[in-house]
Amino acid sequence: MSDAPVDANSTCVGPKSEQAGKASSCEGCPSQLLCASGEGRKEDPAVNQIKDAMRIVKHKFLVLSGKGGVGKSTFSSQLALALSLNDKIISKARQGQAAMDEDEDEDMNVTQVGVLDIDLCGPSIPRMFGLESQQLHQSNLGWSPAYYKDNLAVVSIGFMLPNADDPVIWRGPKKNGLIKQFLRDVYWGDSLDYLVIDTPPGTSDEHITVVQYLREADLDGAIVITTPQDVSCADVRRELSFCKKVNIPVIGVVENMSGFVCPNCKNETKIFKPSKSGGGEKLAEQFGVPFLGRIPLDPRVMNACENGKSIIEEMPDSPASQALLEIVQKVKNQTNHLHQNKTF
Ligand SMILES: Nc1ncnc2c1ncn2[C@@H]1O[C@H](COP(=O)(O)OP(=O)(O)OP(=O)(O)O)[C@@H](O)[C@H]1O
Repeated sequence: MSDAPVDANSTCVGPKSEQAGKASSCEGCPSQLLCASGEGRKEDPAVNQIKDAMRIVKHKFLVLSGKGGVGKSTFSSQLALALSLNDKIISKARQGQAAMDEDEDEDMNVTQVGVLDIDLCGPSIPRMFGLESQQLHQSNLGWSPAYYKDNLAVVSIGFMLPNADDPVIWRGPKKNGLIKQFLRDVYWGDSLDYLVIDTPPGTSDEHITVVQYLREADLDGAIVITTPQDVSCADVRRELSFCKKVNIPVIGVVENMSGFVCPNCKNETKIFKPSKSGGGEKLAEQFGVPFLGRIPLDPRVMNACENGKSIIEEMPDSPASQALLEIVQKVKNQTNHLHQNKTF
């Protein structure tokens, strides 16, 4: 796939179209061969089953990154934790204050959040929530997720492995089969406000499968994570091109590990060589998509994640938490906006 930004009009004609796989906009699309073969026109019953299963989910979005190790799973878990906090905790955190116990207990504006980890070969989500020992259970309603707390449910292949370190060495069809089951057969409860889907780095089988199934099921779009270095930004260009090719809206770009904030003196040091391309913000501008913000590198972020904690609750006054609060608000605004202006 070319690195150059694609024409905004160069969008997917849809797998059911007679032009599928043949239109000029199909050139370079990862699904081109599949669409051209006519497979996409064959009715896959799972598409409608997933559409039905996803009716209870108000907002669903993918978290993408071009490279591994840029903080995609960290962001997915911290975003989900932040979305699950009540308004009182959020408003205190905005003032840099931690909430009191009674704030946490208060049963107000409970937002139901789900996290689906489709990074099948490198599932780190169970660890990010401190849920490594959990398992998925079957019930007559479907697969029951593991619960971080009442309003935050998590599903990952990590809960199905006998040992956390067991490798998953699967070819495409097997991965696709499990993703289909996750999307169709998990019982998330009566309703979910947000489903955050953590993906592997790059654009591979997992991405194509999830997009094919969720495109019909009101997928809000994708959040793309990068670090400031040129090498990460180049890969993110491919992610943004992928979104355009498969016709999914980009909710925005997040730049992670943008400078190091010293926990003692609070001074910020740009530890990565400034990007020639201008980093995430320039990239977002180039593609005409929103830039959601920058999260600095902070060792306390890593500690909080390794202990399955929300940075907003643990260290509300930190620049990383304040940046995340801003980003969460923009994600809420963007997803509401995209829903109101749905074009597909
Ligand atoms: N802003 C940050 N400050 C400090 N540490 C961070 C920050 N963001 C991520 N990290 C740390 O960087 C490491 C990699 O993060 P993470 O596992 O989220 O990356 P990833 O992009 O999901 O990687 P992969 O796709 O390979 O699974 C983790 O140890 C995480 O705690």
